[in-house]
Amino acid sequence: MLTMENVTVRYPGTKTAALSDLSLTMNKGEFICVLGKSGAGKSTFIRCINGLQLPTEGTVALGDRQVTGAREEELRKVRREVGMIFQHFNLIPRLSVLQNVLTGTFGYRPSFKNLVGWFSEQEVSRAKQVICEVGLEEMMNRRVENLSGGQKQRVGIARALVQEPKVILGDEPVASLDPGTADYVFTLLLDMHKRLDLLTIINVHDVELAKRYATRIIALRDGELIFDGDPRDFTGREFQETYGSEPQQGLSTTT
Ligand SMILES: Nc1ncnc2c1ncn2[C@@H]1O[C@H](COP(=O)(O)OP(=O)(O)OP(=O)(O)O)[C@@H](O)[C@H]1O
Repeated sequence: MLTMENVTVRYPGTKTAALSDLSLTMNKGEFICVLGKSGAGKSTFIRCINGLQLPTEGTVALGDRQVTGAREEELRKVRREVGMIFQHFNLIPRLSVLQNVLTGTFGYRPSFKNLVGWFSEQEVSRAKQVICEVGLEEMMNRRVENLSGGQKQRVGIARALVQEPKVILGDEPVASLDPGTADYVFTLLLDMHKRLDLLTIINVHDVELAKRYATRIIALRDGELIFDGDPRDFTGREFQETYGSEPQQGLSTTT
């Protein structure tokens, strides 16, 4: 469904590649966690998928749509199929939960409608439905600046889901949350993932979370793919190869 072929990314003015010759196929139904230490290339990997970053070499395709080399119109169609969730939520603090979720429909509306801030009844009712699905029905009209981090991320998830994506991308979506809330948000993501039969790809620093929830782990080191497989096979040795150190005590890096 999502294919990367020989993808290399070199940022201008840098000697080493941020991603080196990556070839992967990722399919509907997979819940993929991308691991790697800081600077390994995880964000670059995610950004290549929705066309925010163009590979220096290689191609990315979503189904039969080319992401690399796509014109503006085609790229808009790709982005409509890809919902994005961010570490710092990227919400508009002074707007309500409902208004923030409605901004997720921007990807597929003509721009003049975006400007005048007009939403159809159908769009509003769809937004309300996803807000209920993430358990925020009581907070529909509350400004997001007054929500907790976990609640904000639930708004972020609702905003991604309102566009009815095929793929969910998360760039460190739980890195700003405490462990309990991070776990809750992962459970919610997994629940949506299963119910909507999505392809979900998430960058995460927490190996425990990845092993608990992922169906597949991809590990990067210095832009190279060093592990791609079953989370149960990501053990102490793979941890060391990925992070260059032993797992901390208590980390269950064995099955
Ligand atoms: N815009 C840029 N210009 C130049 N170099 C960049 C740029 N963005 C990222 N890099 C470099 O590319 C490499 C990969 O960065 P990337 O952000 O993809 O890593 P990451 O694994 O997501 O890191 P982190 O976990 O810290 O977010 C790093 O060496 C980084 O310094």
